Amino acid sequence: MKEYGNIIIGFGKGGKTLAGALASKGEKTALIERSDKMYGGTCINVACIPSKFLENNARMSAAEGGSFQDKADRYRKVIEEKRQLTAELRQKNYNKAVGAGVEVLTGTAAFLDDHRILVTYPEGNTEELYGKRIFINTGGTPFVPPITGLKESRYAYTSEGMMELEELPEKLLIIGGGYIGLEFASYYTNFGSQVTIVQDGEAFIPREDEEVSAAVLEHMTAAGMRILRKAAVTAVRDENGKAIASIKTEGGEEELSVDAILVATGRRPNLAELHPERAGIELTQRGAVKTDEGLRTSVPHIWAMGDVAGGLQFTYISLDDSRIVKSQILGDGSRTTANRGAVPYSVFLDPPLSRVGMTEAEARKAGYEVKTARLQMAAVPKARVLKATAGMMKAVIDGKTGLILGAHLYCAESYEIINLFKLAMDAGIPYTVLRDNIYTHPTMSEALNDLFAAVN
Ligand SMILES: Cc1cc2nc3c(=O)[nH]c(=O)nc-3n(C[C@H](O)[C@H](O)[C@H](O)COP(=O)(O)OP(=O)(O)OC[C@H]3O[C@@H](n4cnc5c(N)ncnc54)[C@H](O)[C@@H]3O)c2cc1C
Ligand SMILES: NC(=O)c1ccc[n+]([C@@H]2O[C@H](COP(=O)([O-])OP(=O)(O)OC[C@H]3O[C@@H](n4cnc5c(N)ncnc54)[C@H](O)[C@@H]3O)[C@@H](O)[C@H]2O)c1
Repeated sequence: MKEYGNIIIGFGKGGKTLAGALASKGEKTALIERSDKMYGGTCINVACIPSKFLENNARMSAAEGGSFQDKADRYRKVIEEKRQLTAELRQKNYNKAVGAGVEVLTGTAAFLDDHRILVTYPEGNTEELYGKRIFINTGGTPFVPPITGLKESRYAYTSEGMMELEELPEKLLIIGGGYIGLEFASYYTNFGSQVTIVQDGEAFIPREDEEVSAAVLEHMTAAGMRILRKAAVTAVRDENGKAIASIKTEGGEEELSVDAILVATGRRPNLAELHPERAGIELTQRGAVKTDEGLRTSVPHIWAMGDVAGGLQFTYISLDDSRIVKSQILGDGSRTTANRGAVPYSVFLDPPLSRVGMTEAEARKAGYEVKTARLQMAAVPKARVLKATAGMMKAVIDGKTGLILGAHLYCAESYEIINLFKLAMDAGIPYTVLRDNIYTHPTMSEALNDLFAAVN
């Protein structure tokens, strides 16, 4: 049986980063990945990078305009270019791991016990490995709700399949109004599809600041997306090259004929083939691997990182998880999930929505003496230059200390500016410093001069 100091299961962001760090220190390290199409993990192959490539190209296509056929031709080319991009990144990731001294094994891993892993290779042969330490980084997998006919429909896709679709759908139905649902609604509207979103809850993006959610809803609706809330797809059937979805809303029932359905109803921890129970690893009630603040599982020599650990599902969280684990194995153990600071995020709509920290309502509920500041983007010179005057910025401030409690940016380039807010919040920099800071001109970040001048 081959023995390793470290076995990492899954080639995700956390896994590959940790594997490289351990191997470059001379530790014998194996990285097991079930598919050669997934070297580098979900993000670069089937998620963030290809979807943001679509996002950027969709906006360019919208600006170019033309007939539906022109748009469909451009879309087909974008899908082809996306494939080239992911193939290049995949190869680069593989080379980087191997170059660092990691042994990459392409097969599916399953626990036999708390130290032994069985790898099943694509040809069907198996191999048993012994790992002194084991790290789980198997990511997430889409949850598909049990809607009659949905799984059987030829026209229903999850995000991965959708990004392989070469024909631009004239009509697209999206089930789920979360990150994936809204992002894809925005991309496909820009590509030229007619998009309908069916969301189960009544409130639109309910975790966001109410004022900002309202601005997003208004803008997406004005851009042509039909957003049905408190609604359900009750059945799907294929008919004459289309999918017919039965939709129930408060107003009644309707049948919608579409060319494609995107199922975007959440992603769950991926433990399907791993058998963590054989190692005595405990799971949470939601089916994620249970960990402590150092990401150690209930078995002390086994850790979990990324989506499988049940935290926020972002690539940079998986990366930060690897820093936390690395800090225990190669460092002083001081970094934990409790001290990684504020976690910002961006939803890549058009314009993008970015957030860090508390909403105004959350801050009030937490007992702060809240001050707020707002700025409409039409007032920002760079927004005029970009012809992107839609949207707003909102900041939530602790009136007693002047510290920033939250920021909610629905505007062009918000995915860049939000990182400034995270830094200021973690460093305890009061809003007045950002208000009086010198920014280059003309930029979107210089809008912070005016945003914070409006604090009341
Ligand atoms: C469409 C979409 C868009 C997204 N956009 C963004 C974005 O813009 N920004 C952002 O930060 N996040 C985004 N995310 C979320 C982000 O992709 C995930 O949070 C991130 O990729 C999770 O990485 P991970 O390290 O947990 O594991 P993953 O990257 O998911 O890697 C897990 C790997 O484990 C392998 N594996 C699973 N089981 C086994 C097994 N038993 N044996 C061997 N190998 C196994 C899998 O094949 C996979 O390669 C997006 C997600 C989706 C679906
Ligand atoms: N920009 C980014 O960082 C980015 C982009 C895409 C995805 N992601 C990550 O991927 C994860 C998964 O995204 P997601 O959009 O699938 O999940 P999500 O949890 O964000 O949203 C799922 C939505 O579907 C709704 N829903 C569930 N079942 C339904 C049903 N039967 N009918 C109608 N609506 C239903 C839920 O109420 C929810 O609003 C996210 O948690 C996010 O962290 C991140």
